[in-house]
Amino acid sequence: MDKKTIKDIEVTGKTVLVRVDFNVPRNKETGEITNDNRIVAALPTLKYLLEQKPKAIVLFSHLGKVKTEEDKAKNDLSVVAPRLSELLGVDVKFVNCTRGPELENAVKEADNAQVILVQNTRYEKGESKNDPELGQYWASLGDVFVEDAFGSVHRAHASTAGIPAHLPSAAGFLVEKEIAYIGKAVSDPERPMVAILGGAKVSDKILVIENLLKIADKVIVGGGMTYTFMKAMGHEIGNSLVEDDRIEVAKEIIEKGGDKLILPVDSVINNAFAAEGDIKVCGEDIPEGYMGLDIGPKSVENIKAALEGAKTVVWNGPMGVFEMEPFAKGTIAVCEALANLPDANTIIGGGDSAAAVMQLGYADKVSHISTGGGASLEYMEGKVLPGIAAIDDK
Ligand SMILES: Nc1ncnc2c1ncn2[C@@H]1O[C@H](COP(=O)(O)OP(=O)(O)O)[C@@H](O)[C@H]1O
Ligand SMILES: O=C(OP(=O)(O)O)[C@H](O)COP(=O)(O)O
Repeated sequence: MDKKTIKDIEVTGKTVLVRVDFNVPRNKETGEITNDNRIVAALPTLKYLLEQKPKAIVLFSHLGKVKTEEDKAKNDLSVVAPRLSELLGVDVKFVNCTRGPELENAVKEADNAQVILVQNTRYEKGESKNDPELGQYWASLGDVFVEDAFGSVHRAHASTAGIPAHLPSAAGFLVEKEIAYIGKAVSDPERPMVAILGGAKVSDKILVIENLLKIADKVIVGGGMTYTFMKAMGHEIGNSLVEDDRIEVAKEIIEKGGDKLILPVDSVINNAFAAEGDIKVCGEDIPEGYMGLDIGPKSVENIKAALEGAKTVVWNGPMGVFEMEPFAKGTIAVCEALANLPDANTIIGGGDSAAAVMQLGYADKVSHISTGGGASLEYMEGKVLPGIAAIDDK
């Protein structure tokens, strides 16, 4: 990497600001962390920093999408502090605000490598807009900046790109590792190469498909992404997840993709977003009052056939709402199909996709589990990632 890494900077006695990605999957009802992979993935950097004896380590992360007061309550980052403390083996001081005297005093008074976790960066409206004042304010709290939030480096936000504009900055071990692995895997991939896209972040990730069609030999679509395509083709989609302002993009992708693009032909549907109800399989048209929550059995067969003989597979986004058992079959089928490709380089990316593969017991059957979904896809597309671009050159 042509960027400075954590070993290139002096941190002893300093206040080190670290952007981590602790946007962890949680139980929708209880809020409990269901997969701590992203916290575990940050440990090498944090342990290294502790050994260097800085004055303080101040951690910044977002959690979920925050637009309303209700979103704030649902995405309180304090849930991460005890788990981080347990994994890191040191006290973690959680600061329940994102600016002001409480935060400033906590940083000022910190000593002896005290670890401080700041409340969800998205509590600040300026975070996602990369408000220059906010980046400058957060930067004023520290001496150096370490970028280790690989899952968020595709975001030009105040905590990922704003802070490093004002401080000496370096990549952490996670960012370094992810960039090295993914870069190598896609620079000259063994073919056939298949990309699988699913999940719920339709508006973002649908934009990636056009470029993936240029890189991959086949692109498989599933999960919540399905229904924007179905609607674009004129099918009924009931109450399924849809991004109406991406219908035109979907139409273009269908036209350009031709035989390379593999779309579901059936779905597992329910009359509620729940594990119980009137669950059944239907074809391309979904009846009113129902929503598609998993790909159906015919789609699974098509996907298995498309994956046969693949040498490189990149997968982001579960095929259905795998967190609910009746809608996990599509995701399990893809896990199994990848497990049956022992010679292929199989790369899984994204917080929920990683959780799915781990929860379903396939973690040791794939080549690489990346902490970033959107980030790894954009890196594969060859895009400049703002969180990486902001790090000082070597
Ligand atoms: N058909 C669907 N309708 C609604 N949500 C879906 C559907 N299929 C998958 N999902 C949801 O997508 C979420 C993951 O989406 P996303 O954040 O894009 O993936 P990742 O975190 O792996 O990048 C999962 O929580 C899953 O329940
Ligand atoms: O979960 C994340 O991305 P991912 O779902 O693409 O892996 C990152 O934490 C970025 O979150 P965001 O997509 O809300 O900016």
